[in-house]
Amino acid sequence: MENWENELADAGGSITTYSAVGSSWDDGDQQHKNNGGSSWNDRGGTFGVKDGYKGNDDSGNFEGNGGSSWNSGRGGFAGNDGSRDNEGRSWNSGGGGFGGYGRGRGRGSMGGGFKSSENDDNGNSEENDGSSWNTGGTGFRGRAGVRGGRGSRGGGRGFSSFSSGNHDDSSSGFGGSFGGGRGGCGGRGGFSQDGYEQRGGRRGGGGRGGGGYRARDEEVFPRGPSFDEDGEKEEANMGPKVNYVPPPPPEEENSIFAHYQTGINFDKYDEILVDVSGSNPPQAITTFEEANLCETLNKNVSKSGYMKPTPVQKYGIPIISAGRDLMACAQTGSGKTAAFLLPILQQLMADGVAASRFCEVQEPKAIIVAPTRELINQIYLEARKFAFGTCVRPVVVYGGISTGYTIREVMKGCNVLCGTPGRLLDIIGRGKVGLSKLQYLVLDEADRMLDMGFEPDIRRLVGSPGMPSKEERQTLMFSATYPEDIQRLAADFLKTDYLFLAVGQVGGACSDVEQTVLQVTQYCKRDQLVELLLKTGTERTMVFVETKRKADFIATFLCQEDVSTTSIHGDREQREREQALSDFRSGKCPVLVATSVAARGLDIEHVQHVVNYDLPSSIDEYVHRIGRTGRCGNTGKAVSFFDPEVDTPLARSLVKVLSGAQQEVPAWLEEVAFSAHGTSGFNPRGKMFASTDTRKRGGFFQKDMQQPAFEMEIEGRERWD
Ligand SMILES: Nc1ncnc2c1ncn2[C@@H]1O[C@H](COP(=O)(O)OP(=O)(O)OP(=O)(O)O)[C@@H](O)[C@H]1O
Repeated sequence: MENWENELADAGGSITTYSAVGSSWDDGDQQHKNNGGSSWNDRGGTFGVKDGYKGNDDSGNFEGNGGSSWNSGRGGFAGNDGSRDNEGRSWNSGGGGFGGYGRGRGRGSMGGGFKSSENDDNGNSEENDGSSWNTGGTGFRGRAGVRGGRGSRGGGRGFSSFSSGNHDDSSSGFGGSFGGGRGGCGGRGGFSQDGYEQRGGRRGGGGRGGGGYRARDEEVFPRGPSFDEDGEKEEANMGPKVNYVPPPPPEEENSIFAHYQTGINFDKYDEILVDVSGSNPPQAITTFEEANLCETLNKNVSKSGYMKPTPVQKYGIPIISAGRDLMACAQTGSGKTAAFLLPILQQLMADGVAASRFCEVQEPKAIIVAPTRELINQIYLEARKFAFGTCVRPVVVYGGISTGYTIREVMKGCNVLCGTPGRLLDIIGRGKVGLSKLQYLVLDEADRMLDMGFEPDIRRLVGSPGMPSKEERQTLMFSATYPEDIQRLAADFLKTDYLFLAVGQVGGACSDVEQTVLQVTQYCKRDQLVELLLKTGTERTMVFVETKRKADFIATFLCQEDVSTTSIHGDREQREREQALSDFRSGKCPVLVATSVAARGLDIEHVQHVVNYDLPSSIDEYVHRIGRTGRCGNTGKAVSFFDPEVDTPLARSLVKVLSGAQQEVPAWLEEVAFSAHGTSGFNPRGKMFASTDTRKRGGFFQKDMQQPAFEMEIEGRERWD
């Protein structure tokens, strides 16, 4: 029995929001229960995201409430019996309802109660986590349950904002929670927009109506609709405007060109098999000199510590320079960013492009899109580094920071616009950015950008007024993973003669990462983690969990165990996210607990370990997560906790990835994988991954014919699921 009535102190000083007041957990039977309507965050009886510890547990059973006060004394959070929020699943599946949430008109939901979505195939717990409030259409609709209703204090729109997996501004998401007045929400405003509810309500967004919390230092957003980086649309006039202005990027040359050393396996990149498919691919280069970069670019390349190109650069640079569309796949940490930045910047330099602040509408030549704020910011910094000393001006736009600031930055001159989809659409919609001069559209983490979470936004982007057609622009896609269905979809955005570049096995894990899979039960994960971290000491470690609440919980727990830890997830304010990354980068907090928001693209020096405390729901996500270590020829280690109760659907894909990266496959895992086949017969979570350019095959069956029996079954089953 473990009681969490104590204050969960901010042990490391870096996690300022972790404090549990009054929440009580009964750990004895591993069914952490919210005791009889006890107040989760009692400090004022209303929603206090900052004050309330985001209660959860690591058993996956009934994971708290994200800091909001579910029941501050009224109504009663009824029926948590059997509720289970592991991986975003039903909050109250056992019946009963969320009786009397808040006050006012909320009524208990019927029957199935808050049945949330399943995780999506991509394991996007960020979305899942937040979307869990009204998805399958079971229970919790409109009026029932959570509709805050007029005048309900705190039950209104903001609640929905939070619940809907708000990715834009956690502050704005929660902001509404405080609003009295008309918030309301749930229902239509929040969850049915654009018909996305069938995807698990990811698109929630704010509800309708006025009211809304106005924080001390925030203004109410004057217009809309706006979008956040994860493609979530928010209603106008709803949320508070975020006025966070990030620290300026470094100005000193040393900081701009700071880089880490390539590792002992860097030269082994040359041994990786490369396959370019499509007609008339240009000759690969072997040195940067052959890339014919202008002098300044060449200098910047060498100041960055790049002595020779990686395979994706050797092949990618000439393809892009030749004006071809490209879908490129190369393992994590192998230099994809420079592969697209260098040829684009070279062309802009050759065209004599120069930024001008004297234009009412900025017309960038290139737009680069990535799925998360931190990643797009990183790409922007890379672009800024390579463009150093030139007249080309990259600008970055993403959610969570002041829109006014963003616009001012854009209006200073913008040749290369880096952005998350939501903010890009927003800024284009405001008429500040024109697209008629666009030459390059780059989708980094392209498979993510085209999965169902982002695809509508990407379609909106390419359909924006003035956007050159795919015949008139050059479209470039990069990722380490490309599920076959996404490859097919991607073809919609590319010219028919696009080239497909595969460095190594498409979707394969980086072989410089030593992968270990440990069979565990949920209940021993915490102990296992502590044991592991005792061994890793101060070496930088990223610990991935499936939900935002669990990220808070584990981070707090580790702090209590005297492990300097910080966390990053979509419910943290942008300034907190940036602080967390900065503390992790600097080593102040050598452990970073993260959701999948940090799985892709982040390039952080000295990350020696990745721990999958929870395995992700898709194998691609696994590949990206473990790719935070073992970058650029350095070695790294990944340890994954495999709980057969939950992770069995991933077993077969995991076996495939392990063997593809020449890793030892534990016998028990093989057994689980095979028996999973015999029992469940499908792999809903282990989305299939392609082994090459899908155009090479007539279809899945044809591919299956060429594969060993084991793989055939994986692909076949996954395909049909
Ligand atoms: N030719 C090179 N020589 C030395 N270092 C390089 C070279 N190319 C890239 N790097 C460095 O390697 C690291 C990884 O590069 P990058 O972030 O572009 O990888 P990536 O392939 O995009 O990874 P991910 O799939 O995780 O997004 C960066 O620190 C980058 O500066």
